[in-house]
Amino acid sequence: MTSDDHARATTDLRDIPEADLDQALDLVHLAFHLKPADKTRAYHRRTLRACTRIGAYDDGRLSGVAGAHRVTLSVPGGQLPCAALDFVSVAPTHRRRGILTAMLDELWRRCAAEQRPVSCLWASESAIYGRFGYGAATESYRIEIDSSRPLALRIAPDSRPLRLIDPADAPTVLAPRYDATLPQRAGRFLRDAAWWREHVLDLDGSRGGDDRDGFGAARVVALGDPGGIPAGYAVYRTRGPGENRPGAVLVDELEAESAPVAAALWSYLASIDLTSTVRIEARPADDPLLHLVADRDQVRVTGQEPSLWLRLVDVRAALTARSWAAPVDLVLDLRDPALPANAGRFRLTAGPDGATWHPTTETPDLALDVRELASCYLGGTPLRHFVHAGLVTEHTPGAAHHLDAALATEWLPFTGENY
Ligand SMILES: CC(=O)SCCNC(=O)CCNC(=O)[C@H](O)C(C)(C)COP(=O)(O)OP(=O)(O)OC[C@H]1O[C@@H](n2cnc3c(N)ncnc32)[C@H](O)[C@@H]1OP(=O)(O)O
Repeated sequence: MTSDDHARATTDLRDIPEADLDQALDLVHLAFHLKPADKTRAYHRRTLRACTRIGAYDDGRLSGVAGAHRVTLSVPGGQLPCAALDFVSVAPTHRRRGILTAMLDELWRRCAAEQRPVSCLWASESAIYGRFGYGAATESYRIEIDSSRPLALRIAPDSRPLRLIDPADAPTVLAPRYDATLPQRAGRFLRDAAWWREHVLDLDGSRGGDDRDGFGAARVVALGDPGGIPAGYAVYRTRGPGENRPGAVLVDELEAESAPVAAALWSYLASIDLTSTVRIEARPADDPLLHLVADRDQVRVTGQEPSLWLRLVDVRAALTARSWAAPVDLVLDLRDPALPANAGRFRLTAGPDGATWHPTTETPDLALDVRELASCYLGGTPLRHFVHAGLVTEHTPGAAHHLDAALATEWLPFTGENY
């Protein structure tokens, strides 16, 4: 028996009971090289406790942990129950023996039982999850504004007054504006008050938000009539000038109902005294900011990377749940080695009235992997980019173009925050 065979024989997959939560966290912190402060550990414990928790046990000790938040994800034209994978950790003594593979198989079984057609994650390394059928489905830009001078704009900003909001009140005040973005932007999570407090505002600083690289606690600014739904808002943190570093503003989130409102908020952020740069870690690639500034040199895209990875666990349920921008009628030959129930030849007939996905023996127009379908599902990457990259085969010329027109969305999908 090899050591790998031994590992497989002694690995036992089951729910992690509450009694093992601390052992599970120890393994997570070991795998991620973390030494969290007490309040951050308590936060991790709270969030892992609320997850579906799958443990790989070897002789009664945890050698693998996977958690999945039960979330709802915005998709074009709707929302879907989704298993948001997190805390994935395998002991360094047990790596590369199939423990992650086994935990994912188990997770997808749970997805089927709980009628969650999709699963998502933020990857610690981009090389890990493609083989499991996860495709990068949203992208984000890192942006920096040179605010050593006033932000020059090509449009007139909304002139209504801005007001600072007590972060404790922010979940109630801001939620309607955020919720209004969900039908426009796929790839976003539905939030309850706890999500706002912990993931967005980090009110008690347990995620390190009040000490991130010297930045302070979250500040919230809103525009619009007090008492109504704000026309826009920004959640941001500031850092005064220090030795060898300029004062800076770090923007966590900015939502606006129109370009003039966005212009007013960006101008405000770029005008805060004792700061000369505005950093934004994640913005959509189609952010109007990039166009409404008069001097594009003042606003630089400093990074671009995949954010949310998506897995279509039940392809039929996922495809028939989203809306379609144009009619399409194609036969797809779909590969899905990890979940063979999805694989085969299917006719996709979709349009403004919905979609059907039926098995067929007809000649395929396109042959693709479920990973690429996931990358296109939210309307992010066009399928023809994968044709150009040699990853999708177009048997019928123009088929990818037709599917892209049907999958297209007005706004690109975007996932601003991790969970
Ligand atoms: C959603 C999240 O939580 S992301 C966080 C992921 N976790 C981490 O990064 C923490 C540190 N790393 C780990 O704990 C582990 O190495 C894991 C979880 C990444 C992988 O767990 P393992 O049990 O070793 O994976 P498993 O043995 O099932 O690997 C399956 C396949 O994926 C490949 N693989 C696994 N990890 C990686 C990686 N980091 N990079 C590239 N390939 C990888 C394996 O080589 C294997 O390929 P093969 O089938 O061709 O042989």
